[in-house]
Amino acid sequence: MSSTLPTPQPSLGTQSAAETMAPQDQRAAEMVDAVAEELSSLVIHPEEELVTKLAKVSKTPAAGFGVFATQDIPKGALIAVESAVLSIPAVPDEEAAPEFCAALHQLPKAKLERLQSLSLDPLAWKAVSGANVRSRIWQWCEDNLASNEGGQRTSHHELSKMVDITCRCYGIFLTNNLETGGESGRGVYPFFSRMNHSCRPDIFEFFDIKTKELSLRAIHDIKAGDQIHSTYVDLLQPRKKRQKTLAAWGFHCQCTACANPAFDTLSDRAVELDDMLEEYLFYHDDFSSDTDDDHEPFLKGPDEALGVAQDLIQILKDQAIYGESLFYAYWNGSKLGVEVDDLQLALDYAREAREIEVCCVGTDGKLSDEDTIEWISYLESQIAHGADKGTLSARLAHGDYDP
Ligand SMILES: C[S@@+](CC[C@H](N)C(=O)[O-])C[C@H]1O[C@@H](n2cnc3c(N)ncnc32)[C@H](O)[C@@H]1O
Repeated sequence: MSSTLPTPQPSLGTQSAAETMAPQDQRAAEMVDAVAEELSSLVIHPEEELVTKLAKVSKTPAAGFGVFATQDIPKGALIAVESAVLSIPAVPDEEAAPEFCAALHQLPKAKLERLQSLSLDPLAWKAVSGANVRSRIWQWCEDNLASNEGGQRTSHHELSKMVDITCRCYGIFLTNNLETGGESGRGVYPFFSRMNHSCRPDIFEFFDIKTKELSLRAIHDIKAGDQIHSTYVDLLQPRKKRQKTLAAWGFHCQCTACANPAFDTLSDRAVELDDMLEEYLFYHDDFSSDTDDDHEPFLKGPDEALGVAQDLIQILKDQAIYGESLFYAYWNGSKLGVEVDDLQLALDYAREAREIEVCCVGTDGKLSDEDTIEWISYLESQIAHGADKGTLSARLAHGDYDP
């Protein structure tokens, strides 16, 4: 197997900022260096041990390996930053196996070893050993590896061995890969791959399209020694649906939310509220025009919709669901605050949303396509200038909000 890719360069520059800047900027430069040093202790390279300043990978009693906090981690703290061991572009499912083969057979040895050390879920193994996927992998190997570097034909036995190894690695990829969204496809990230699932996750994972790095941040305070979980599923689903999806990883979730039936009522209600809100926010125009839809809209106007957003915020907090779902509940609440002409409420909710956003993705990232900072300053200026009741919502309805 050839290893033609160069070893990736660390994402943080090795040259010290203080070494390169003018003397009068020395203090600022030292601060930059301090931040770079702090961050470099969080960066995971595939060839290194899986330890950062705040967390490490260890054996769990019943779920293989997991990630544990090595010290108290405050909400919002950056736990790790890492690049992919292996990634493939966004392609239709039937093209994923050949894309994977091409990426795998270019992988440097250290990364290949890291990939092979990760867990292989029995169901993923079953999928890759099935005739369909195996024959695609066989075809790729035959087309690309049928002769060795000296030009001699690879024997059937050797080819079959390569197919076996490739299938096993593909199973590992399927067990551990994360969809990073849009054209960036999906990849396997070494530290993140060791995180077990909980329906009450402790972190938010954020893929930065510019740097191609994945950052993991605490979404609430975590105590030293606690296991750090991510979520493998959308949390705004009833328990049964979540567990059905999780069955693909071959385990039955026993997190606090799944083990305590009292959470089921809250969880079902959160799903209902979210559906009503979604219908109001995204489809209510369809109801006002002539439509064949066979039901009346759930929510009649912005006052009712705001009430639902407020209930949803409360229910998410009662269930200790932080992160993206709570962000959107506040964000929608802020937009509805404007619709009912309560600009102060709109501003308070926008600030809450921003706090969650920073906690999940840092100050430079964004959770939504819209810009929360611009929205906050827009609301602040409208309040400062005593925007007329109704003016702002009318302008927003026409899409001419111009911060
Ligand atoms: C991405 S890996 C997570 C790390 C894995 N435990 C390991 O040892 O590498 C996914 C696999 O971990 C296990 N797993 C994840 N979350 C779990 C949970 N809440 N309970 C039991 N097993 C879990 C399942 O076997 C699953 O297929």
